[in-house]
Amino acid sequence: MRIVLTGGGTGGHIYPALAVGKQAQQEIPGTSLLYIGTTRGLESKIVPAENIPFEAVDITGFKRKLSIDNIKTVMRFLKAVSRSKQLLRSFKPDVVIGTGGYVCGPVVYAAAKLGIPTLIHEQNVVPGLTNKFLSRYAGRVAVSFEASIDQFGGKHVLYTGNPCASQVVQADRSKGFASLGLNNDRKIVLIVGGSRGARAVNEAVFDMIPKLSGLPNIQFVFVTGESYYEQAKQRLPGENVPSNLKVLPYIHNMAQVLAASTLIVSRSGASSLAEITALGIPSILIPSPNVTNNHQEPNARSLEVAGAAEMVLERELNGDDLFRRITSIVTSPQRLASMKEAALTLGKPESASLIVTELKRLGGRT
Ligand SMILES: CC(=O)N[C@H]1[C@@H](OP(=O)(O)OP(=O)(O)OC[C@H]2O[C@@H](n3ccc(=O)[nH]c3=O)[C@H](O)[C@@H]2O)O[C@H](CO)[C@@H](O)[C@@H]1O
Repeated sequence: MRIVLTGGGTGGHIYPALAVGKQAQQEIPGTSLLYIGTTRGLESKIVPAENIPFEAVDITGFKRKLSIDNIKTVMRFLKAVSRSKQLLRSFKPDVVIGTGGYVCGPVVYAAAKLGIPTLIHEQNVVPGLTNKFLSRYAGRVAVSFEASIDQFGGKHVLYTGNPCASQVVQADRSKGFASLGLNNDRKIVLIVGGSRGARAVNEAVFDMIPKLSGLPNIQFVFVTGESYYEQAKQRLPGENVPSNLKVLPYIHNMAQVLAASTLIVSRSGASSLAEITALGIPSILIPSPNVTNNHQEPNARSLEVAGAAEMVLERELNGDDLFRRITSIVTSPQRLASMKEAALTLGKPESASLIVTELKRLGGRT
């Protein structure tokens, strides 16, 4: 089967596409993939590193306010549609899957106009602008939360969960420990501000660093985000880094590291939540207030209500409170166990397979 994957900007749109691609390669021998993204998005780095052929179209997002830039964006969209049609005619996919982010717009639209079967995947409780637009043209809409079904009018919508869930449950936790240079018996508290890092989360971590030596048996792994790493190194000269803290710019083997983690402090991007629930990791979630329609808060709320997570709003976040919350969870086996159980009930590890089954159906393989 020949599959075009498209989606991008942030990891939250890219990793679901890659998870579906990998699942298709496992289930359908001889599957060929082509990823279409932009050169500006994280996909231009992440996808080639996975050895998947990558082509780029030039496109930017629409501004929500009326603006002259939007006229330029329309022109760029039309150009990108014609470039997408060229790429699709030459690759001849059986099916195209879009996982959100504005690059999906021209690619999925072009595919629909060429009569190629299409599926879009929505990761968040509240759908993104591009997916809302594309739902009129796509053959199927796969959603990650049951609560989103009605937002797409119901009829060609399928509740699949987020395919990132399927990748992490196959991960080898001992490789996660080994990659961090740690023994398997360590309790890891992983702190990560989404795929690009988060300034506010980082600040709270800087504030609590002097207290970390109070939990000598806990290993803290602090992922700053690539763009904040240099600054973090300046603020944390070697002698100020406690021995139970590792500071990293980005984690490339996240599935393995997650599988090794006891507790995670995280933004509430949709893919992260799918991974956390599939593995049953207790979490402290700090929704980003800088996203469209504040969509990370409903994402986080869905875990909080189930008892799988504590939610801290960014405006209430500080180092003291964060440290107190981490300590109270990580030192209580009962609390860890009940949060784990609650998280697992929300996980959908079969997600990638459900989507591949649908792709086969759309591509006429079943
Ligand atoms: C700021 C922003 O616009 N965030 C959005 C973005 O999330 P963003 O890309 O930040 O976050 P997600 O949580 O959805 O996905 C992050 C992905 O990156 C991976 N990862 C992260 C850090 C790291 O060091 N290594 C690594 O591999 C995670 O395991 C996960 O698979 O898309 C999501 C899906 O539409 C949305 O829900 C988020 O609101």
